[in-house]
Amino acid sequence: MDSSSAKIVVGYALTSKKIKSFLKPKLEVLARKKGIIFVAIDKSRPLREQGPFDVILHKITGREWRLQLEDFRQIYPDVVVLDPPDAIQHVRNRQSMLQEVAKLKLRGCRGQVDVPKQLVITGDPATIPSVVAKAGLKLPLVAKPLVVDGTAQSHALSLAFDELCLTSLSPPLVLQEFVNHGGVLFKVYIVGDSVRVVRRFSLPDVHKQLGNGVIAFPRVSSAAASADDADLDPEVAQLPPCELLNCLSKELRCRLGLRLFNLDLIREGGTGDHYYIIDINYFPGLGKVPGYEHVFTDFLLNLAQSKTEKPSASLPDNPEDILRDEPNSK
Ligand SMILES: Nc1ncnc2c1ncn2[C@@H]1O[C@H](COP(=O)(O)OP(=O)(O)OP(=O)(O)O)[C@@H](O)[C@H]1O
Ligand SMILES: O=P(O)(O)O[C@H]1[C@H](O)[C@H](O)[C@H](OP(=O)(O)O)[C@@H](OP(=O)(O)O)[C@@H]1O
Ligand SMILES: [Mg+2]
Ligand SMILES: [Mg+2]
Repeated sequence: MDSSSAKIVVGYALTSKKIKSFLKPKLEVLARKKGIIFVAIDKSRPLREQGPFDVILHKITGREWRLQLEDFRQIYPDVVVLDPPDAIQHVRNRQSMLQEVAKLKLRGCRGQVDVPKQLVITGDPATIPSVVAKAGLKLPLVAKPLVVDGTAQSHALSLAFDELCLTSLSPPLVLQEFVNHGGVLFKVYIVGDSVRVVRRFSLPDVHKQLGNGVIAFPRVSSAAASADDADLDPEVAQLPPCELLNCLSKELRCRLGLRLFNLDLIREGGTGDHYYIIDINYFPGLGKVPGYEHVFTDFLLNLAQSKTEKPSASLPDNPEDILRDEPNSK
């Protein structure tokens, strides 16, 4: 099938690493069966000379690319850009990414969702202890680079266990209170109006000062290894309630203006119904989610359908289908 006979032509501008992890053969094969083809955008040529595309799927930053996208949208106003660069920019800063969470009104949903207390530090590291004390942040604190730009550096996190060591940190960063959560984190993947939940291993609880100073830690939760089959305390492993995830994803999709993102959700103390969102990621590692190829191709078909039904593809507001990763659902 070529572009002329396809139902949906998706132009993609992704790094080679992302292409390898996302555009797997099982996605492309299923997509073709559904009349969807993926066409690589040649980033060395003007975008306006390529296409036409029904959808542009991208995870490229930079002013030049934004200008190319804007120019293309002038020529093809009906193209769906997944997702709009301004909305992506909003979640590539660890302060602005969580601001919308603080405004959530989860009416009638079981559970409470907050953001850990956090502070943006941009000034002289020597002033950090007094700034933290003044803000009343409780140790230990997770230190995270303020800007998320896809580099390993922007994922270089550390745990600070005492005030004094804070002066060794390198602003600009966010200091976020560490919340004990039973060592399990829920990755809530939102693809249009579908929500997929997986459990991941997380940092262990901190009951006493494990050590003084600042301890850097590796990327614990973005490994593909899901914790779904691990021998976990059932209460800690219990997935958040469906209706909470429904409300959360629907409201955040509208507030963030994104259709392709995930939330890192932790449950305070590992049990109960008080949750914290500690991170939001645009176009995350969907390829790690079992069955993602079905979710993503259905999402693209929904997009195409909503384009024909409405003048411009707005965010779908029909109820989400929660696809849950129950261990026995595999
Ligand atoms: N406030 C917190 N309380 C408890 N644990 C935390 C907190 N913030 C981060 N963590 C732990 O550190 C891990 C990485 O944090 P975070 O997700 O913010 O970093 P990231 O670089 O954006 O990671 P990725 O984008 O790969 O998900 C989390 O998965 C969790 O295990
Ligand atoms: O386990 P997940 O899917 O959350 O891991 C994601 C991670 O959350 C970030 O979205 C990464 O993107 P950057 O923040 O730009 O580094 C993803 O990397 P990518 O190469 O897949 O885009 C991780 O998969
Ligand atoms: Mg994260
Ligand atoms: Mg992240």
